Amino acid sequence: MGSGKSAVGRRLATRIGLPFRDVDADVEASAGRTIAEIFASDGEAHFRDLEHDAVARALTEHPGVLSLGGGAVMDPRTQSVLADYRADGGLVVLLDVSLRYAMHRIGSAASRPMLADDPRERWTRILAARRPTYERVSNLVVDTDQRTLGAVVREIAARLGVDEAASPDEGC
Ligand SMILES: Nc1ncnc2c1ncn2[C@@H]1O[C@H](COP(=O)(O)OP(=O)(O)OP(=O)(O)O)[C@@H](O)[C@H]1O
Ligand SMILES: O=C(O)C1=C[C@@H](O)[C@@H](O)[C@H](O)C1
Ligand SMILES: [Mg+2]
Repeated sequence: MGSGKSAVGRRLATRIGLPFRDVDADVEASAGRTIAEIFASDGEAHFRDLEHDAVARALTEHPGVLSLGGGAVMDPRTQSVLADYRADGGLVVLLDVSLRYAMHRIGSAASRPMLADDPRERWTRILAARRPTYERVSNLVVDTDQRTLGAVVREIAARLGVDEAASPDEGC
């Protein structure tokens, strides 16, 4: 949370000329409720089911950049569809961020139920538990601390082999 998945994903998609999709937004659109409302009324397990369905659907029908929710890859079914995606040549990017930068970017944790009560403590504990899985499911790790959105996007675009000359800097 706060690594820049949504912001980087959107800019990367613009840069490489492909559509962008965000799993958190897909879940909210199909449920007609915010993530915070889904957690409050139906609980995390129900949210995780909706989230897995949204990832699986997007990976089959969406041809561009996909931003996953921060906990999506903890579902073994999602790990499996991502393994297939990588085996087909897909790039799965882990955006790395430290607590300090994440807290600065997140600002209010009101819309992030996983961080309720004590965002710093929760974020640290969640990341420690998830980190091995994040590393296992990704095939590119990009450090985002002290780097602009533009710099992060450029590193991923370079890995994708996007021609710098054909993709003018977005000035970020
Ligand atoms: N490298 C960066 N430099 C400066 N600001 C950044 C950077 N990456 C992200 N941000 C900003 O931090 C905020 C949070 O980013 P974003 O919403 O993309 O995070 P996220 O990983 O999608 O979080 P979540 O898991 O909660 O969906 C946004 O305002 C975004 O513009
Ligand atoms: O890290 C998490 O578990 C979450 C991250 C967000 O992207 C949302 O998917 C939701 O708030 C849960
Ligand atoms: Mg996001």
